Amino acid sequence: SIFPGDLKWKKNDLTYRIVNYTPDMSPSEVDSAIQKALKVWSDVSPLVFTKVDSDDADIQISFGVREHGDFYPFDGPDGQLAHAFAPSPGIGGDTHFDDDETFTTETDGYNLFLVAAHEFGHALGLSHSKDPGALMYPTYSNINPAVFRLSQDDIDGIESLYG
Ligand SMILES: O=C1CC=C(NS(=O)(=O)c2ccc(-c3ccccc3)cc2)CC1=O
Ligand SMILES: [Ca+2]
Ligand SMILES: [Zn+2]
Ligand SMILES: [Zn+2]
Repeated sequence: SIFPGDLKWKKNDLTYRIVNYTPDMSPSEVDSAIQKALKVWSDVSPLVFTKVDSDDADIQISFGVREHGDFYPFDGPDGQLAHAFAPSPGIGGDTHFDDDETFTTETDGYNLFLVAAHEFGHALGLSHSKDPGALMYPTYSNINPAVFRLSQDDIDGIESLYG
């Protein structure tokens, strides 16, 4: 993640906004993948996520390619898939997906739910795990999202930040 550190949100009630949509999936599929990915973390913490359409949302979620408005341009197909900013006012928490990738609801391409769940870990203040079975492990593996579950390492991480 960008600015990995021990930053954390000073509140449990967080808002998110989906700024735009990838053409790879239907808007409702994107909405549910994002909602499911946030639920992964709210299920094991006191965090509550509310979807809003205002531009002062804590977590702004967008799809872009190459230069997309921050100092971390994407790199075309493959390579970087997405990035998220650690908690802080402003760009903190914002999560960007590289739309030169193909995001899917299945295991072909990159599963949006899995990539989003990983990135939201960073948006909440988590850094990478050494546990290969952890969601926060640095490399993507197309686990069947239907059988996905957080590792104890992920749960310990979020609990250490938000109790
Ligand atoms: O912390 C970083 C730095 C490098 C990144 N590379 S990436 O965009 O190719 C990426 C790699 C793995 C994942 C991932 C890991 C585990 C489960 C799901 C996705 C997400 C994005 C993205 C990222 O989150
Ligand atoms: Ca890329
Ligand atoms: Zn970005
Ligand atoms: Zn990561």
